[in-house]
Amino acid sequence: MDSIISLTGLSKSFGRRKALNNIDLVIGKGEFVAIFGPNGAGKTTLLKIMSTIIEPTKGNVLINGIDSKKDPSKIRGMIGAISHETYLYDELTARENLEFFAHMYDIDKDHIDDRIDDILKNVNLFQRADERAGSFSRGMKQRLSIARALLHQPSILLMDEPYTGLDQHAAANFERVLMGTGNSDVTRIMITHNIERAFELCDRMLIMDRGELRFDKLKTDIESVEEFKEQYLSIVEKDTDAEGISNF
Ligand SMILES: Nc1ncnc2c1ncn2[C@@H]1O[C@H](COP(=O)(O)OP(=O)(O)OP(=O)(O)O)[C@@H](O)[C@H]1O
Repeated sequence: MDSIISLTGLSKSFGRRKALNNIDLVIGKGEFVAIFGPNGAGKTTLLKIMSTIIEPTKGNVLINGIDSKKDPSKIRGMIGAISHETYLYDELTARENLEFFAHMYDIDKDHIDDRIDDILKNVNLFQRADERAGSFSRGMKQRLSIARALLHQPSILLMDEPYTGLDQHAAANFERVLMGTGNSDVTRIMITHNIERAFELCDRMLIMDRGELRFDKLKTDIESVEEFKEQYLSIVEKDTDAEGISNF
């Protein structure tokens, strides 16, 4: 399998706090990877470095062969990011929000309207397209931000707790959209505390703790979700300061 993301000797410090410590990680094209770990483990920091929002203190990031230090804007064009921050403009309608991002991503003008209609239908917001995003519920905003992230058909999807704010129906719909992206070799990386759902969807499971990658296995090499949960607890329980254990 060709690699699409390659991280070498990656460390990140915020002042004296070490958020990431010497991470090496290679992700293959088309893989669907889940990242778990307690609060403060460094998961979001890792994703932000991959998406070039922040720079590492040490180490190298290659995305599709491009060095993130040399051409971060080219990398941004390949990435769709979903997080608990929706990055939407409240005063614009759903459609206007997507039009704004479509121009930013340089989507072919002749196809913008069709693409926006399709993606709004996909996230069940087509009927609400002309209402202001500011008037949407949290879950609707999250659905619009999923549409924004997928609009330019990115080859890499980085998702930081994408289920935030979604009700059961919207979560199921999100998963349908997410699995639909798999046809086109999209590489997907998802931070979540939802072990059951991730175990169902993903190909590879990572556990981070205190800035280090502590577990990395293909799902086919893990016997069951119960075995994975035991592994998770045996890694994070040793860490008496683990804040995320209550999320488990
Ligand atoms: N901008 C920042 N300034 C200072 N410290 C930061 C900053 N961003 C992250 N950190 C610190 O880096 C460490 C890792 O944070 P990070 O957000 O990556 O953890 P996480 O695993 O995503 O946690 P969570 O599950 O709570 O989202 C934490 O100790 C955090 O306080």
